Parts: sequence; structure tokens; C-alpha cells
Amino acid sequence: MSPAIQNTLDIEAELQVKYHVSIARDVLSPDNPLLLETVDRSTSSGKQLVILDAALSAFLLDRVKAYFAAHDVAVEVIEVDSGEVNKNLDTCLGIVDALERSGARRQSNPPIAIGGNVLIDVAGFSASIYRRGIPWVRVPTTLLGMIDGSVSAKTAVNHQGNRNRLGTFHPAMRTIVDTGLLASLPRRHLVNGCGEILKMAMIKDSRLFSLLEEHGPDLVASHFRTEPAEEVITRAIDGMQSELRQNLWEKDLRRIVDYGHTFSPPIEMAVVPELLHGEAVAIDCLFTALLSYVRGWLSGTDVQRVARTMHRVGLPLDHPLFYDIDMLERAMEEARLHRDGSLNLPVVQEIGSCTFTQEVTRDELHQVTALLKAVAQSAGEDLPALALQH
Ligand SMILES: NC(=O)c1ccc[n+]([C@@H]2O[C@H](COP(=O)([O-])OP(=O)(O)OC[C@H]3O[C@@H](n4cnc5c(N)ncnc54)[C@H](O)[C@@H]3O)[C@@H](O)[C@H]2O)c1
Ligand SMILES: O=C(CO)[C@@H](O)[C@H](O)[C@H](O)[C@H](O)COP(=O)(O)O
Ligand SMILES: [Co+2]
Repeated sequence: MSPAIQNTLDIEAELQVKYHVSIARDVLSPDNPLLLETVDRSTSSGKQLVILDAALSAFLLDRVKAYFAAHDVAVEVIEVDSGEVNKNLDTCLGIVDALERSGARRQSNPPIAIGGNVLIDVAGFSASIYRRGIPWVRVPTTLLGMIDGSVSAKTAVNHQGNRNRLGTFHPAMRTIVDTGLLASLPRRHLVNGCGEILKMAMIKDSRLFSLLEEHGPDLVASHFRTEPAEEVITRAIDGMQSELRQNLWEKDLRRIVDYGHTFSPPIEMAVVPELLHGEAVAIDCLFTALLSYVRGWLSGTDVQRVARTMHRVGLPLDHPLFYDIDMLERAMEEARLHRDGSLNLPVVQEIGSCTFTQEVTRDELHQVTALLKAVAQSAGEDLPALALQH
């Protein structure tokens, strides 16, 4: 011990969490006890707070009120504007003020967030900083929120144009996934959720990829009411939870679920809300698949499968900023910083498995952007033979 130090106390504590994700039907039917189970009726605390995505007011406000009225639970519903442009500290502090008004307790009567994953991320962030963290419940209402955010421990808001720059690890104590809520979700957001399903399929589930490849358009058209919707959603959730549970606090920054999230974040934020998160992730997935092809790993046939699936589902195959080499290099530097100095770029070597690379040269970026142009122009259907030759 250096002479300057007189004494050192080592204090260590594990942050143990246990949270529950239920897949259920008709979560707002008074006969469904799941939401009611989160209400602690023993406390004399004030009203049950529901944080509702304002876009859902027309669809769900009366149903939420009727649910709690049927069980004699006094409820306060606050409607919060969501969408990426509202994923900020102001929205967070508005929710914090509502927590204060409703007398939110530190260990009981958790607030219930119902909405898209922007609302869920902001509500979770608010719950994590209010009184240094209170329990909360989430009911995601978008496909992306159901198959990705539902098992996540992460909350966040955007800050100064940086995606998720402020955030915490604070999972909801209970998540209820009710795919019936997708009935009112606009088509573009159903497609957007397929971007994160594509990510999961490419990195660790070749069957999930085949299901999306074969049934994706029909699943989107039916709002995921036709088969194999249940298998697709269950596999996507299971893939994400199996990755997260082994590294929930991200001590290891080599994370295959970062696939599709290296080039896309600054691009997504540079044009928000033009490009939705899942759309940006999907383009990044294709971009990185082309890098793998350039390196002789992924076959041209598999790249074509990815592009064709994206096109058929309705996902964009490119965006002008994915051709901006300087932007792409800046994105990699930001990712390297976010990952404590290592790029840790996940690269799919065959559909369903993934490794990491630590460097991408400017020349490779030029090769990939040239191929992306060819792939995007042919819409993934009949790629020019010269484009993909192995
Ligand atoms: N915490 C995590 O681990 C995690 C994981 C993935 C993505 N994210 C974040 O999720 C966000 C994207 O979430 P999103 O794709 O759900 O977008 P979103 O929250 O913006 O919702 C999409 C739009 O649809 C509306 N909407 C939501 N559900 C609806 C429904 N059932 N019917 C009709 N309209 C509905 C919303 O009001 C919004 O206008 C991004 O900010 C991304 O960073 C977080
Ligand atoms: O977008 C998210 C989480 O925000 C997930 O889809 C994604 O797979 C992973 O969590 C990535 O690690 C990106 O997360 P983030 O740290 O950039 O928010
Ligand atoms: Co994501």
C-alpha cells in the first residue's frame, strides 16, 4: 500500500434482480388478474398511476379505466406524448412530477407504463431516478417493444442528439406482452419491429430467420395474428433474454445484440424521426452482412436472402447516410467509445452465428457501400451476378 494511503475499505455488494415477463392475452380484460396483481391494495397509498402513451388514448384509455374500476382501484392516468422526438429529459421530468403527485411509494404500488418502447424507456428511466429507484410495470404495445424491450433491463432518454445517452439499468418488475394490442399498430411500426427480429435471427437463430423469410409479409399484413406469429415472437424474446441474462449489467462489452447498432445510432439520430429505430438497425444489419461478404465469410446467397427478406417485409435496404464514409467512421468511433475503447463490431459469418471484429478499414467501407448500392437498387431480388460472386 502506498505511504499516502492510511487505510482502504473494500465494500462490495451484488445487485440481484428478478423480474417477470408474461406473454398473455387480453391484459385489459377485467378477468385477467395480471395487472391487478401488481397493485398493492393493502397500502393506503393514493391512486394507481398509469402512464399511457398518448397515441393510445383513443384505443385504450376507457379500457384502462374500466379495468381498474371493475376491481375498485382508484386510478390516475397520465397521457404522455411518445415517439423518438419526445424521448428526452423534459418528458422524463413530467413523469417524475406525476409520480410525486400520485404519492408513488418506494416498494409498493408500482406505476404502470403502457405504450411504445419510447414511452416505456422514458417511464422506466423516470422510475429509476425517482427516490433513487422505485418498482414499475410495463405493457409494451409495439412489436419492437414486445420482442426486444420487454426483457431488457435498460431505460434511457436521448440527450444532446445522442441516442440513449442518459439511462439506467432498471428492469420493470413485471412486463406483460399482449400481442392483441398490435391490432391498432400502424403497418410501418409492425415492419419496424421486424428490424429487431431480423437482428436476433441473424446473430443466433437461423430458424427464426427462415420463419421471417417465409412468413414475414403475411405476419405484417395480419398484425401478427396468423401463425407462425407465436413462434416468431417467442423465439425473438427467448433469444434476447438468453443473451441479456448472462451479461445483464453489461460487464462484458462484447455483446452480439449490439449487431445492427454500430453504424445506425448516429445515423438514426441525425435524421430523427425520419428513420425509425428498427429500420436503422435493419440497414445496419445488411451493411454489416456485406462487410462479412467482402471478407469472404458470409455467402452471396445469404446476403441476398437477407436483402430479399428485408425488401419483402417492407424494411428499407439503405439510407443516404449509410454511403457517407466519414459518417460511418464517426459512428465506429462513437461505438468504440461506448464500448470502452474496443469496437466489438458483431459480424455474422453465417446466418445464426456471430463473431466480433475490432477494425474496419476505409477501403472496406468503400467496398461495402458500393455493394449496398447494387443490392438496394436490385431490391434484393435478382442481384447482379457481378455484385455477389461467392
Ligand atoms: N430498452 C431497450 O432495451 C430497448 C430495446 C430496443 C429499442 N429501444 C428503444 O425503443 C424505441 C423505439 O420504440 P418503438 O419502436 O416501440 O417506437 P415508439 O415508442 O415511437 O412507438 C411507435 C409509434 O406508435 C405509437 N403506438 C405504440 N403502440 C401503438 C399501438 N398498439 N397502436 C397504435 N399506435 C401505437 C406510438 O405512440 C408511436 O407514435 C427507441 O427509442 C429505441 O432506442 C429500447
Ligand atoms: O436498441 C436496443 C437497446 O436500446 C437493443 O435492441 C440492442 O440490441 C442492444 O441493447 C444494444 O446494446 C443497443 O443498446 P444501447 O446501449 O445502444 O441502448
Ligand atoms: Co435496438
